[in-house]
Amino acid sequence: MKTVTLSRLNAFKHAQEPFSCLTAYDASFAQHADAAGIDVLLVGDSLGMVLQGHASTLAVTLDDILYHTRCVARGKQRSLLMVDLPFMSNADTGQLLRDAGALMRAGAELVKIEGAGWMHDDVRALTRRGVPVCAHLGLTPQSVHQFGGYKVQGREQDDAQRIIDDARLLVEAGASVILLECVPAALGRAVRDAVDVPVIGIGAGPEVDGQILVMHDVIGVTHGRPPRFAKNFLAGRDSIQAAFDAYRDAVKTRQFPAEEHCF
Ligand SMILES: Nc1nc(=O)c2c([nH]1)NC[C@@H]1CN(c3ccc(C(=O)N[C@@H](CCC(=O)O)C(=O)O)cc3)CN21
Ligand SMILES: CC(C)C(=O)C(=O)O
Ligand SMILES: [Mg+2]
Repeated sequence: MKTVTLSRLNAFKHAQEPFSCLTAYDASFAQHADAAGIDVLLVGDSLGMVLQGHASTLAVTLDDILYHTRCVARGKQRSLLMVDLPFMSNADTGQLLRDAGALMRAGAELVKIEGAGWMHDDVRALTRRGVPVCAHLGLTPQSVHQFGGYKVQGREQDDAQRIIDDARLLVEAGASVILLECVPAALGRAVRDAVDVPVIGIGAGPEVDGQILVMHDVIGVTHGRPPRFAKNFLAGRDSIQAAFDAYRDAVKTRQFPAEEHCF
């Protein structure tokens, strides 16, 4: 199977063919997700919650992310490897560039950064130096204490408009992908239509270009209550491979997300 590149994700957007993404934290699961035809693997800072047992992603360090990136990079073959910049990597531009450099050397092909329109200079600094960027908007879990919990974002008209404007601004600054988390489905569609780069959604409704979920939610081993937008694809199936295959198929055929997974 062909290697997944950014231009392939763009082609999916323009062909209106949804693509699938999944978090991965080690070589074995990465290999299974890759074999299932998952297009993008994310070494997410969600590892602080699903692997380490924290209540948020804030405790995750650059070294934690580097370790898991190296593990996943060894397991995957064709999927595009996206990696989260951890909390406070963007304390200043020097730190951001050094952290992103370390992630790229560990095997990242695209780095994801949480924030909003204010980070356009950071996005520009990275992209000018050859680091492709995914800008994560909407519910950005590194800001959980500012939000006061993991809450749906962009419900009010002005908040929704700000998210659309931020997406446009960050694409102008060089972002190659937008990731939109936990927003009303109508806002997912509006962002998809507002920018000419792929928009990946998680809890952002069916009308975005790609879908992503946390692997532990997909196989039903999350400790605590999984988010409303998640689905256990291992239920009624007999292997991890079958669950990953079913997730990919459900995204490709637009059976996932269904009404009950949307806001
Ligand atoms: N297992 C897991 N799945 C995830 O999707 C995930 C993580 N962990 N850790 C990092 C972030 C945190 N995320 C979360 C966590 C909880 C909700 C949640 O419970 N949201 C409420 C919405 C409440 C409202 O209506 O405002 C929900 O009911 O889904 C959402 C995103 C997404 N990410
Ligand atoms: C929830 C996804 C998008 C993420 O950022 C993560 O897994 O860390
Ligand atoms: Mg993350």
